[in-house]
Amino acid sequence: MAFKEDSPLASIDNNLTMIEKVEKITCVGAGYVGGPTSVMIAHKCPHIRVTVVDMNEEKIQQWNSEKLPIFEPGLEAIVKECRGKNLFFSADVGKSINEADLIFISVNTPTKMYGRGKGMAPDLKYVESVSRTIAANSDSPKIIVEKSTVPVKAAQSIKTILKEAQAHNSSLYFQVLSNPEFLAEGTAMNDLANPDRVLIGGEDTADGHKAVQALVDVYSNWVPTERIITTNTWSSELSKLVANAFLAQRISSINAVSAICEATGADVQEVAHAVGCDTRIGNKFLQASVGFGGSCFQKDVKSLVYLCETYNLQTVANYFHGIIEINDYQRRRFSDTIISEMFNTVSNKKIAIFGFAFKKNTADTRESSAIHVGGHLLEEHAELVVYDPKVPEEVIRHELGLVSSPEKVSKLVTVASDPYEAAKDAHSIVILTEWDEFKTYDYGRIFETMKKPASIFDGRLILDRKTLQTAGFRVFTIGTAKTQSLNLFP
Ligand SMILES: NC(=O)C1=CN([C@@H]2O[C@H](COP(=O)(O)OP(=O)(O)OC[C@H]3O[C@@H](n4cnc5c(N)ncnc54)[C@H](O)[C@@H]3O)[C@@H](O)[C@H]2O)C=CC1
Ligand SMILES: O=C(O)[C@H]1O[C@H](OP(=O)(O)OP(=O)(O)OC[C@H]2O[C@@H](n3ccc(=O)[nH]c3=O)[C@H](O)[C@@H]2O)[C@H](O)[C@@H](O)[C@@H]1O
Repeated sequence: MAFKEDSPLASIDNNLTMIEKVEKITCVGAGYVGGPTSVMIAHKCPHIRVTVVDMNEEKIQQWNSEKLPIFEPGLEAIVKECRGKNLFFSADVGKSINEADLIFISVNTPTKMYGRGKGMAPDLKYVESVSRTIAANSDSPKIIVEKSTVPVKAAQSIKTILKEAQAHNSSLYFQVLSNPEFLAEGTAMNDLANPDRVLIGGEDTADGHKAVQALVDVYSNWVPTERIITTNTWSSELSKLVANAFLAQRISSINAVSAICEATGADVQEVAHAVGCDTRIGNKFLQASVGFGGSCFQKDVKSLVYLCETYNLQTVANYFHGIIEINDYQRRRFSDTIISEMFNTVSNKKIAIFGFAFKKNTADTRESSAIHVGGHLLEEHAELVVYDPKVPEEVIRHELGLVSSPEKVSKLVTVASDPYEAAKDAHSIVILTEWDEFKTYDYGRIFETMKKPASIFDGRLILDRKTLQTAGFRVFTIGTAKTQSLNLFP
């Protein structure tokens, strides 16, 4: 185990023995991370009793029902296998906290929308609230694991709150670890079963090492030890923000290149392939798109920018902020292309939106580019007919209502349950999520039912341009020259 000399957290003197073997785990937060992570631990560690708790009782009821609150390929089968044996979902947060040897804090850390750091800093009120709930409900020593994505030094705040409880109750003893999660939605179960790495940060003291080892032992049930990295707490916290910034940066880089391709006649997929073949660069995360979405890339890059600003590293902050600027630019650029290629007006024109989730194989719409592009088109009074195989109608209406207005949404937005129905009488189709089923449709049949000239705007580069052109479509894709431009007001 490689620890740096400096201990990042002041050790708490206590004669109690540190937990060395974990038998009961409680995960606070039954969301996209807490749910699947706990399910995987229960599946791989039948000797550990795992309880997932949440203050949202309805969510807990769903976890205990036939219809789980999140869609994730492979999740349902494992839940059915483990639930009621060594996997439990409960709304009794306090009781489950007290029973546990190890507690994951896996609550949301959204961008703060008020006060200091508004629009940039992560809101840590949920993490703090869990820390206080742990302090108020514990009677025995515990390892507390920060699973939520947090800024560097968040563990210090958790520790300070717990230390206060410890000072008033001699049966308490806490060690705080950082164990960020790297799973991606849509592939969560596979990512959890075969992670590139598991990262655990802890304090450089004898008890800190013991706590780290106890968590290493949990993961070692299925993760090869060479893939379990241990660091100091601050390196672990920072690595999570940096990993997301690097991933988002690659997407913004290729999206910036897509703008050059459209201007010059180069093809972004050919460029991505040629560049990605260099093993130093690698070919993953070079798929040009209408911009990245999801609950984390934007929030975590902003969190990193805010952290840099807090430490007066303004040039570094500006560098990372460019990732967000390019993402916003890409979404707006795509909407502008739709409007200009539809003869500079989309007012009262029916546009079929294929895909509303932020990526395929998930029903999650948080920060989905579809919300932003949809919002831009509603500003121009377009009539949207949205089809997504997984996202419920009320979610689509709610999200679009936030970027335009509920009145506009009820007047201009229809949600279709069938893609052929969605495209009927539309002037254009806009692809915003890369669902595999979009590649399988009979576009010849779809074309026949649309208003002419009929256009397709492929924001995900998933459709075959030649097939569509043969069917009669005008085709516009990200990162290829606009050969059919009819822009009247350039
Ligand atoms: N969604 C993702 O794919 C990934 C998310 N993360 C990070 O994991 C953390 C959690 O993210 P998600 O699971 O997506 O969030 P989520 O919003 O899906 O779930 C968080 C849950 O925490 C519950 N909660 C909040 N405060 C609570 C409290 N005081 N007591 C009990 N329950 C409470 C909420 O009711 C909610 O169900 C975030 O920090 C996120 O950045 C990290 C890797 C991947
Ligand atoms: O911290 C998190 O929340 C997670 O964020 C991302 O996972 P996720 O957002 O679920 O999904 P990604 O596959 O990373 O996709 C994010 C967005 O980027 C887009 N994307 C991805 C890859 C690409 O080449 N191009 C591209 O536009 C996707 O369509 C999607 O909108 C990271 O991949 C995870 O490692 C991380 O744990």
